[in-house]
Amino acid sequence: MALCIKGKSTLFSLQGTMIIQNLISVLSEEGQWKFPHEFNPENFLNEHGEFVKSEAFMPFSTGHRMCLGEGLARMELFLIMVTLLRKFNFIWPEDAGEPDFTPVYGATLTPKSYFMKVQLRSKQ
Ligand code: HEM
Repeated sequence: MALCIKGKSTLFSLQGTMIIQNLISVLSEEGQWKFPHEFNPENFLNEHGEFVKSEAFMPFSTGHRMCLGEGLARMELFLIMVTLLRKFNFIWPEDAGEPDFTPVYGATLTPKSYFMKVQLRSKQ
């Protein structure tokens, strides 16, 4: 509910009201991203091609109720990704055409299903 007194508005909620923030909206916020409506890794790179952490990227939310498992989740994701990339080559099949980045809506946004060639890397 919003209360508006002499042009100043204040938001308030009734006690016990469940509030769920829309974390997806910030991911397509114009002014925050180079390509706000595209899956494009360049959204995370500066003009020198270096990684820049954007304040608008908050998959673990923010504030008092933000994810308690962020540190663990980041560590697990890092270990899983690094292990897979060290052991395998991931190859986009030549006959697969351009990747389709149209998101599939669900509990999370996911890419469409696709096939990929996975090759064991030779041991050095
Ligand atoms: C990629 C993995 C994960 C993502 C993207 C994620 C994301 C989130 C988000 C968006 C919230 C809601 C925060 C809010 O209400 O503002 C949340 C809450 C929470 N997450 Fe995660 N999470 C992940 C993994 C984990 C893991 C591994 C754990 C524990 C081992 C965990 C424990 C929790 C807990 C306990 C809360 C509730 C915090 C509260 O309400 O005070 N999460 N998470």
